Amino acid sequence: MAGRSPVNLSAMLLSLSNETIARAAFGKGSAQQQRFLLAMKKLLEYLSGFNVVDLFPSWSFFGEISGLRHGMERVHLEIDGVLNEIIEEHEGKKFDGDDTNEDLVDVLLRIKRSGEMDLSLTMENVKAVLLDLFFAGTETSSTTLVWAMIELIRHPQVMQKAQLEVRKVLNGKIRIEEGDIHKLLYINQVIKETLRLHPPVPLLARRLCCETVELAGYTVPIESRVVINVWAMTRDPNYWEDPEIFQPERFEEKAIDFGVENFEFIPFGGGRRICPGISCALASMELWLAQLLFYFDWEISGGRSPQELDVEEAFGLTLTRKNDLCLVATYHE
Ligand code: HEM
Repeated sequence: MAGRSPVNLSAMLLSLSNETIARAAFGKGSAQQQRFLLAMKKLLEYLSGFNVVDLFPSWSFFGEISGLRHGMERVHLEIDGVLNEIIEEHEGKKFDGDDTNEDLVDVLLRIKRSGEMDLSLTMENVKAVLLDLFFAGTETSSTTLVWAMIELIRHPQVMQKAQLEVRKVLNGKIRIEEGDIHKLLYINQVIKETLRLHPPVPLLARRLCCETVELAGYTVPIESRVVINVWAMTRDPNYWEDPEIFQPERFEEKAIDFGVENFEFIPFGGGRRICPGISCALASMELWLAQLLFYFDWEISGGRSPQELDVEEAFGLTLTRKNDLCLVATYHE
């Protein structure tokens, strides 16, 4: 990775995030993992692309003639086939009462077999949980880290402070361990500030209003579909001082309990559908960012100034940067 030519950080971080979730879901060395990730990539391309039928539902014939529907069905069959093979691989595994090496598929199959839940788990449920995890847990984390690196490059004094922190905490060690992560207070603030300015899920999944309510002088009738605009809330000057400025120190004094209090800051959503992956997401992002900052110094290629790094957004499944982020890494001795 080190050297003077730029590395595509967007691609690398997405691949890291995919591999991490795949390892947790399928275990180490699943033969089908790469096939699954490839098929998911194709599916995400279909889902995040522009589809005219979303705007004009009565034009459903367009999906047929454009080949979109056929393409999506093909990918769906491919994913279903790979998942069947992965599940088959797992069904033959033996644990001898030791469940410490179980991956998510093992756990779901164990619950399914035991019938210990009030609702019985079907094979379709198992596959749906796995897909849900990949949709929700991969691009969200990698996108956040890409934005964090962009903001760090654009704010060299923040980059310097974060690098100093991790290098000081490691104090001569060459590998970051789990215990070190809790000491990286500033890196934690950098991630929170990134989530504030660049929430990867800017609009939460729609909620259906259960009863008519009066809110800020408006009547929201029962059964209205309500969209929560996280992006606007995290830039609201009523709650944030200088909201457009990237300033991790604002979280120094502000303890955040995601989705329970601090409703001005809900990048992980809230209520019953709150993100169940918060701890996993924060721990992974802190570790990955700490590693990027500990081992390497970063700069833009071509001698451009940090302010020239564009922050143009593209909206797909998450709010990503429009262009891939490519930076030059220099190994830090
Ligand atoms: C920066 C990282 C992440 C962000 C910002 C994020 C954000 C969100 C948001 C906003 C929701 C919807 C909540 C709502 O509507 O109230 C959600 C749901 C979810 N997230 Fe995350 N997430 C992240 C990482 C992860 C990770 C790493 C995992 C898994 C390990 C994960 C698993 C899920 C799942 C399973 C759902 C539920 C979907 C459902 O209700 O069907 N997320 N996430």
